[in-house]
Amino acid sequence: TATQDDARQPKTDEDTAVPAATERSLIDVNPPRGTRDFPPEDMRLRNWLFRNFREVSSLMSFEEVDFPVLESEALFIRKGGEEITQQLYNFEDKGGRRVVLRPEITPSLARLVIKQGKSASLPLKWFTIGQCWRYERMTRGRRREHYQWNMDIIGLPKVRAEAELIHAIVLLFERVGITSSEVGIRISSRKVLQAVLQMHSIPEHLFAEVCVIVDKLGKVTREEIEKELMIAGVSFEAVKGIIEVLSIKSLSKLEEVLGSEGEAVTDLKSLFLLAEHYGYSQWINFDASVVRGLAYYTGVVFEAFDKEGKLRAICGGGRYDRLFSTFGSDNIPACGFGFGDAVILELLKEKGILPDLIRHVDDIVFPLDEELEGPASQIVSSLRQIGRSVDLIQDKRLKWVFKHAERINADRLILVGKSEWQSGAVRVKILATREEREVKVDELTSPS
Ligand SMILES: OCc1cccc(Br)n1
Repeated sequence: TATQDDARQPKTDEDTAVPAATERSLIDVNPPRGTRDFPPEDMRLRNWLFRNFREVSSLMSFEEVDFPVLESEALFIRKGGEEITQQLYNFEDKGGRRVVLRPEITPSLARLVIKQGKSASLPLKWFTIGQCWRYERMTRGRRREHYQWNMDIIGLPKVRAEAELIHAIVLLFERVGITSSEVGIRISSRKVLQAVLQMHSIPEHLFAEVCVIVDKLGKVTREEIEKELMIAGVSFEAVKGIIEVLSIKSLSKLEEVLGSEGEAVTDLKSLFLLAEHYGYSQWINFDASVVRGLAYYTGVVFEAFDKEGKLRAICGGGRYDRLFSTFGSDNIPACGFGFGDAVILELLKEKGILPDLIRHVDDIVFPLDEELEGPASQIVSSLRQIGRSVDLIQDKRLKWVFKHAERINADRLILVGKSEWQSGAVRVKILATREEREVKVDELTSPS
């Protein structure tokens, strides 16, 4: 209960009414098609997710890096017909340069590693969280932008790098409350497909294109896949061989078909053994149908998915041991993953485990009188100096201020009133205990 009635009644609505409607045409207040605004509640959720991305990256001793969203189009021109390069958000800038809003992070990361040359001592463990774009015909009403957490290990040729990356994904899921009964990580290697193509004498140069086609398994009909493979120049027998091998779901069966000596089998057996040592075996399973849709993957590939199969892949990645040489650099083995900001939140929402992210402020300061605005600002400044967050309220009724204090979970409500101020004091209400008392101003900043 306030000791003083609020002497500063804000003007009535009539006094502050907006001028009579004139011929005003409202701008389109929506963001561009396929893009999102992040009002405070959504931004709190995004910051919570990104904080978890960062904390896992830090747990794994990864260094943060960043790149421009705008990149040269040349960085993303690749053969292989990937969806990602057919949906480039590309344009010509005022200098006549062909540029894009980047559709992914990895090529920028490779560019920076090459640019740094010898000054980048390998192996590098880098992460970033960045917005990525695609220009998709809005027929499907899908988003044109999302944020991706990327983790990459550059310079380690062995699958112990992939094992680390998968650990990062598992740690993230555990932090946000997802269990291995709800989400799994499918793992395979493109060396499986490579072995099958070699068995059928399919030329190497078709490898990337075949992978991109086969990645559509489960998204388009099997007949469509077979047709596209045949058009790409894969023989009928090879198509059958590919489809047959891709249906293998156990490493022992794969070993029967491919033998024990090939890199596909030895890599995967090493990876699954490491997984046991990490203690995350319950999260992963071998699935030969996993190829991922990026042309530059060359080895182990993996993707996380909800076991109810309602959503698109939560994250995905793999080894890309030839990307650097395609940029004209000495070759550097590397692997990484991308983890989008949208599907994971859809999953948490669907599971009913989105975090309850409340607002909070340490203090609210409210001058009860216009002539007390100076003293109020003096108090606000001293509180902020010692690191207390303060919401200074102006032009509001006291009733509104009390409600606001509850709404933003303030610890203290500090009312600056004339009579108290004359004796160098203010009224303080402790929201948690409802206790209200007069406090000397210099006591406000003392550790209570
Ligand atoms: O993961 C594919 C992708 C790339 C850029 C933007 C969006 Br939305 N999605």
